[in-house]
Amino acid sequence: MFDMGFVNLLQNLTLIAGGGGAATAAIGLMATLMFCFFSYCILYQSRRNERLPPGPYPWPIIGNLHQLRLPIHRTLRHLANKYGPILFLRFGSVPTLVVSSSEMAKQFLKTHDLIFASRPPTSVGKYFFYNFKDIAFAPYGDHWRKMRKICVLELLTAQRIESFKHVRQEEVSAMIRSIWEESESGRFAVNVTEAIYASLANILWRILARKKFSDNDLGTDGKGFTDLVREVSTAVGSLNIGDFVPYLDWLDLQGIKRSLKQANTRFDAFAENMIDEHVNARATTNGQAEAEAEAHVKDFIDVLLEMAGTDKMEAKVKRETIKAVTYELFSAGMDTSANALEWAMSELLRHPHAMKKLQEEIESAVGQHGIVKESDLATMKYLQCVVKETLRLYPSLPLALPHESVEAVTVGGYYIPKKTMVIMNLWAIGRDPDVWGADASEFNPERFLRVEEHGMDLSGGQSDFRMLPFGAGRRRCPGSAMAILTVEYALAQLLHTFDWRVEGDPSELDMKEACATTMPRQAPLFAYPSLRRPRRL
Ligand code: HEM
Repeated sequence: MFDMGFVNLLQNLTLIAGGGGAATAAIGLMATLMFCFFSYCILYQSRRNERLPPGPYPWPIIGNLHQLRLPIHRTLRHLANKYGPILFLRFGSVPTLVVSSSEMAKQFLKTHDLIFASRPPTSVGKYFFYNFKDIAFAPYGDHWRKMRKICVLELLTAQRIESFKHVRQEEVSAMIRSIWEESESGRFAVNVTEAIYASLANILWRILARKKFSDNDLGTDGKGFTDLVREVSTAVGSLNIGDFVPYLDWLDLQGIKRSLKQANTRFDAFAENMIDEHVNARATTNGQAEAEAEAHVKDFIDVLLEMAGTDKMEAKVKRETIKAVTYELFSAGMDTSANALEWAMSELLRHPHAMKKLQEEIESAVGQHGIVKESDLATMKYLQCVVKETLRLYPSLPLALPHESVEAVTVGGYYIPKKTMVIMNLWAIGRDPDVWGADASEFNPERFLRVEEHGMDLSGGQSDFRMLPFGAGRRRCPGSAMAILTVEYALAQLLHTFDWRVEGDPSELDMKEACATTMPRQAPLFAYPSLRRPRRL
């Protein structure tokens, strides 16, 4: 976690120098730091005449890293309030731009989308995603284009999402039953966060690999998939100093590279088995007819294997790509949607009138004893408002994923150098009072009942930039349709089956966010369920 200010960084350096290698290490470090300092002075001098966007003065070597405090999206908004919606910082030696208004986001993600469609080279891409074999952290280029195309045209199509309807139904029903059992028929508060994560993990694994996995499948160290996703997400959100101060990379000061490599080793063994099982199953499938009969239930790994079979890539690369993309779709699909659900539940618990209004809407759509079907969701306008309002206030990736400029460009009258890292503060954009009014930070789903807001396209299809929970432009989230469907459906079932309450005053519910790449609740959500109608679960 990057809570380390400059003081902590210095402490780390002293510790390393004082250990085994003592004097030699200390001299080496001093030489490195001096070298960095002079390089920085030369670089800064040469840039001072160009009109860079405003920002606080950077320190030598570390730039503005010492100013970052957790949660980073809040610190960056604070700085943006002082310097403006396009704010220039230096993360070590990396020029960094923070975009905090919808107007400016449009400039970067629409007007100049192509220039900012790349990603900076981060340690997570290198050490966890097999040297950038994934989609999200891959730089703009042939690999990204090819994998993104497969993702959009083969994996996340409306037809394929629809073909997994039964999976969502079965797993959400199983979650409802487990909540009721765990609460011992409503006598105890249940860990809603845990139930949501477990259910989404099951949904995602069944879509990706046709079966569910237990945490033991990942190893015997007691750490499961949720721990793995949290570990990687935290490592990414921690900002590895070595990514920004290359001279210090070898020291791995925060232990991030080590933890990413360990996480990769754990996932790799599991993924190898999973792919072997698929390869063997495909080999034993006799004849075209059987394969065709099964075509409608192909899981994502089948599709990726099929694509790899028609591809000229070298065998090893193919396998690494399948592993990287599988993990990415699992974590992107599970973590983000789970965050949205736990925040929606938290806000509804704090706003009982909104919960009741939503329950009434669901009931009038499906009847008192009916079960929510995905086809009912289109008629539930208030449900859609609640999900939009949740994503506005709690975008699952508050800072999106970093973009990088592939060439120098002038935006809004400011010079943006080539290889500038661009951070979109989606959290600040969704809470901008100039766009959303004085109550921008309040949970008020009714604001989306107005025709203009209700029709808002959240998918980042470039028509509306007032809130961007899925980003926009070439790098926008390809999973938005699946995410919205899953979140709306699970939320409707949770509220149609149960009334919910928390211990004590609901307005006092702890709403602090944890700090990773995604934005989960800091403390898990506990609540008491009670059955709304006597029914068989
Ligand atoms: C509520 C749920 C979700 C939210 C809020 C969300 C949000 C985002 C955001 C903000 C980005 C980065 C956009 C940018 O860099 O400008 C992103 C990228 C991505 N998301 Fe999602 N996402 C969600 C669910 C999903 C799901 C269900 C999947 C697939 C199973 C998915 C797959 C991806 C991928 C592959 C990328 C990388 C795109 C690229 O770099 O080309 N996401 N998402």
